[in-house]
Amino acid sequence: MLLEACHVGFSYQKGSWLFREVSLSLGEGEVVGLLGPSGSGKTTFARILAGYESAHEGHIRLDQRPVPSRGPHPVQMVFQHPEKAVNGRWRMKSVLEEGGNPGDELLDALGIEKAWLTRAPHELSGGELQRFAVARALGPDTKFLIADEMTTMLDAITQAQIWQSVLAIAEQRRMGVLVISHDRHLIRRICHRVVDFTQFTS
Ligand SMILES: Nc1ncnc2c1ncn2[C@@H]1O[C@H](COP(=O)(O)OP(=O)(O)OP(=O)(O)O)[C@@H](O)[C@H]1O
Repeated sequence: MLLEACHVGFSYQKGSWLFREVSLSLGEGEVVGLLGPSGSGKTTFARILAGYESAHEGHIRLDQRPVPSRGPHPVQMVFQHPEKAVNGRWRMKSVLEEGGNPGDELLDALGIEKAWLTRAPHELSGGELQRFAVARALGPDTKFLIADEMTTMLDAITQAQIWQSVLAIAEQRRMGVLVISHDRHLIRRICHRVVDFTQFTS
């Protein structure tokens, strides 16, 4: 499966493009880094790939066809702040079920302990909560994962553990991963290739 952005442009303000002519592809099992200064539009572009926003010019293609608008989206995102991405009143079991029903194997692979399932989000550490956000994003229909500063807020050990799990799962499922990060060391270590977003901004 191939995810492609073809000549994508977007603006929040009429007459002022945030970025234009973004063309990039993400193949099966590929890990691609996206680097660029703060405010250049990386998150906005990721939201377009994941179907939260529409491109103002150009388009997104999945195997050369429009991305299906019904059913679970094949491109899922994990954000920097998991606490903003989960309903604070739900127990973690319900949070997980939003993304389908992840099997025990996935929970084990991400180091999610059974005892955490009955807790509320505020009863978990940032790293524990981020593991749930990852598990939720890795439903059975997910073909591509966008990690938008996924481990920026976490300590080095937790960061390494989460990436090790995610990369192993991605490899096993032949999933493509787009890694958005300001951490050049992380990008250099885990990505097969790197795209510099500044080439698409003016
Ligand atoms: N909903 C919105 N309405 C108006 N402007 C927005 C909106 N969301 C983001 N922006 C602006 O668009 C620009 C790009 O934001 P975006 O979050 O996509 O950049 P980024 O490259 O991901 O930044 P960072 O590396 O800091 O996360 C910023 O100047 C931001 O203030």
